Amino acid sequence: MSTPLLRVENLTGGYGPVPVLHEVSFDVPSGTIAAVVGANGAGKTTLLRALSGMLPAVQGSISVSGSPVLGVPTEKLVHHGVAHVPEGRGVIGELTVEENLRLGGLWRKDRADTKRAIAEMYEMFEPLARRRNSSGHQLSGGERQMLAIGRALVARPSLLLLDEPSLGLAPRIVDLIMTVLRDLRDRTGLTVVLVEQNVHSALPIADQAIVLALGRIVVATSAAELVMDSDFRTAYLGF
Ligand SMILES: Nc1ncnc2c1ncn2[C@@H]1O[C@H](COP(=O)(O)OP(=O)(O)OP(=O)(O)O)[C@@H](O)[C@H]1O
Repeated sequence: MSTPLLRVENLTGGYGPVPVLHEVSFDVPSGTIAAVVGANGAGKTTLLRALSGMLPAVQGSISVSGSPVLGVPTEKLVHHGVAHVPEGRGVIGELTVEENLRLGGLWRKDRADTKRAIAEMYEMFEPLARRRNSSGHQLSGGERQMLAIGRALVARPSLLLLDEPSLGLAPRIVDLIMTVLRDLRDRTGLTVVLVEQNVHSALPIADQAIVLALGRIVVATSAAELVMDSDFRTAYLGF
């Protein structure tokens, strides 16, 4: 069997002595989307922070393409092909759309490919093309989310970690974002960990669903199966 792009084993930890995550283990095969779902406070954001090197107290192991990355600082994870789009988006308001996108490729040596990647972002996220000279703080919430994702993708990651990209956005923007993620998986083999409360948007594009409750995985199955399982839907997803 081939090495999964992401392997998480026995991840336990949180922000201090009391753990939030308890022995979380799962694999994400290359070129697939894993949706992490669960109620408020289940530990979804905490898991994503652990994966992106932002959780202070964590034990277990995380590997990307077979390389151990637990303890690797966030800014170095980009060299392992990992890009993280945090909740709240992190766009720099003082910079233009174009400048924000360029930031995504700052560390890359291949300038020509960075230029190509930026052009691709304008094609995928058409509203950004119209706003390329606008500053970040002039953007709508949807445009900011597209920009945050676009900036992460300019780095050409193999693994994209997304925290609640649909939060507070209009349905048509959420649809656009989900379509872009699905197309990138299908076209380029991008691997995605998608934390979402909005299961109606996340599960249809996901291959795998990981349901967290009180910091533990209570089910890990194919996304299609989870949608069909009415007991789990009622118990953990509230519909
Ligand atoms: N910075 C922090 N310091 C201490 N505890 C925290 C911190 N952030 C979150 N927690 C706690 O960790 C637990 C899990 O929170 P987390 O934000 O990971 O859940 P979530 O599933 O992402 O929920 P939501 O969908 O509401 O964001 C909660 O009990 C929360 O109070």
